[in-house]
Amino acid sequence: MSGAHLDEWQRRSFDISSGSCTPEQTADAYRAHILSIQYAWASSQISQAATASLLRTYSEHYAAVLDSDDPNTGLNNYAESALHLARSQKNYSDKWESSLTMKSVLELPCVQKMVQAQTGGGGSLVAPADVNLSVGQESRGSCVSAPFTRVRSEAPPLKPIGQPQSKTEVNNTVCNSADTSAERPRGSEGISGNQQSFSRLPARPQPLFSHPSSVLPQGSSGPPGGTQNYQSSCFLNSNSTKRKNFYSAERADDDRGPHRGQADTEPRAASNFKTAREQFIIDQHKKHSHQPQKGQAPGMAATVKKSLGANRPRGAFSKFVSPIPRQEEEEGGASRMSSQEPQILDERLKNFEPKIVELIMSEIMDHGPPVAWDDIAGLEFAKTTIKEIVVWPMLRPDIFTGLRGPPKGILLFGPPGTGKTLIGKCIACQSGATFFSISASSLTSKWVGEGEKMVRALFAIARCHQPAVIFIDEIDSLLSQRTDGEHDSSRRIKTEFLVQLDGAATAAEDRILVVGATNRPQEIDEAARRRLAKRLYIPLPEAAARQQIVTNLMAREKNQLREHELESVVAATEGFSGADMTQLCREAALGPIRSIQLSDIATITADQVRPILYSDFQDALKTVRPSVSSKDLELYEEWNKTFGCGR
Ligand SMILES: Nc1ncnc2c1ncn2[C@@H]1O[C@H](COP(=O)(O)OP(=O)(O)OP(=O)(O)O)[C@@H](O)[C@H]1O
Ligand SMILES: [Mg+2]
Repeated sequence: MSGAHLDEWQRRSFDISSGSCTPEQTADAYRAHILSIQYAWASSQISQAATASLLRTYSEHYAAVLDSDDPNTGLNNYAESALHLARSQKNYSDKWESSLTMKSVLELPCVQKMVQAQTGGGGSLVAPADVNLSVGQESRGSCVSAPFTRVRSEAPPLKPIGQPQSKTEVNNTVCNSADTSAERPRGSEGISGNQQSFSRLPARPQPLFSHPSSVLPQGSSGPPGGTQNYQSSCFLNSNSTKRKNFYSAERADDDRGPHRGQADTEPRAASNFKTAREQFIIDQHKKHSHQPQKGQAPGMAATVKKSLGANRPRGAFSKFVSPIPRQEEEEGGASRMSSQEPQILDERLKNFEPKIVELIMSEIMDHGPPVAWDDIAGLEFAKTTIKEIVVWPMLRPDIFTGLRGPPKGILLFGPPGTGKTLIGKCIACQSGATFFSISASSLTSKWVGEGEKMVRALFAIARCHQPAVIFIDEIDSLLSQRTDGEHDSSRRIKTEFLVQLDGAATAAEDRILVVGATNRPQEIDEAARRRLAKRLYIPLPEAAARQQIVTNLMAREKNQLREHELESVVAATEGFSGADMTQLCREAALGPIRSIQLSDIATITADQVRPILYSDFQDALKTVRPSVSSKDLELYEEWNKTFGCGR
């Protein structure tokens, strides 16, 4: 062994152990060590046992540098790098340029010497059995030689393991394996190449050892302790582009069955035992070579897992992902939000919050089932008046002007269940106007604090959609007498409403009609009462109306109710509201069902259900009672006499 070689070896060892090296330099140095050992062994300069021992030691050192979480001593401490790599972006590792370039290696004097010796048919330049000799004068990558470059372009077909080969061929092939590997994975396929090469060496004892990170066949005569990592350094992939090409080639090579099969099966033949880590690497390699991830070079995932710790649990050095969206995300989100916000086209609505406008448009504008005037039984006076006030002025606004101009507010009052809301729905369908239906209680409760804004917006939108009808059910809760203990928000809503009503009343050109309905007219504020100029009493249905309700409802059902039986029902329902009559009919309709035997209820067809009979009404009358008391009725009639506009 020459003194120069020994010096170089010692210098490197000192550099590594001195702590003055960067992780990249340390890794580089370890790789150089490994390559030197590999080359020395391939050149029969050191014994197999020595090779195995040295390779194991340096492979472990090298893996430790790669895997270290310490940013001062390892390369694998940035979760961010792994993430970047996964996104196919340049990362810390990519920026790192290895000094093992083809040019620098070929220029090394010792390499030059070896090239000359090789081409000149000379023997080895170094004495055998001394591992340090392989290091010689070169600084890195001693496995590379000139023949490598020649062979590269004319790579001979790989021969089966064990086939004899000349010494020259061996030397070429050693590097050829590196060359091949430059287009092959540094995993099993690269190993396959190496294995192929080393298999041509003179017979060597086996097995050597199995390095944890190695998938090299243990029983083969390939380089002992070959690792994925150090092999890659032998491939002269000195920049990221080359490395990527290499990774890409790995996948392509995966499909070359014979080589892969060889690499996979041989170690098992030699030894079935594998460490968990070893097995994991093999599994990962197989998995990812078949499932390349999007935006990632095929076969790369396994390597990434190994060398960059992409799959490691988050530690102190892992990148923190803030739960708070970043600015650009926020901006993106905001733009998405704004794109979802309703577009307000009308200039008059620009001062209103888009959300409120949207709410009114979607929730308050009525989209219920159509109701015809004939669906409302009785109430002829109210219907005629409403047609006069609502329908005709809408149809002929030119005639209904000046004193003939319609009132801006109507109040429908009367006992519960007499059809006030039904009339509101009928107006919505029949007037041809834009219909806004709102429950006063929802104004005061649902939009607490926003109520007056809602009222203002409501009238503004109605002005934009003229002719318009604003129907306010349960208007008493909105316009009840103002009291001292009243909540501020409801007082503000009420005031706003009166202001808007006034505006609607005074602006002659506006065709906005406010229809209020209440069953508690006594509670309505006098100011509001004045503004709802047309106050129509909606009384309990008279006999004719009750008969019409029963007839209308029975027309849709199978029944055998005769004329006189119907009259008897009508006579028996004095004081019933329209809602009570509807409830009576529903109850009677259940009579035929109740007469069915329980055992038949599952199998009986609709046709077999008997028709509704008078007896069913008689039974129903026993349970359905009028909901409006005569005392309450007196109050309504009294109020109607005082404030109503009826006859
Ligand atoms: N005149 C009517 N003609 C036909 N059906 C009626 C009539 N009056 C009431 N009804 C029936 O009663 C149901 C309830 O009517 P509606 O909701 O209009 O009562 P209301 O006067 O608004 O009661 P409330 O004062 O309690 O709100 C209606 O769905 C309808 O089935
Ligand atoms: Mg109602």
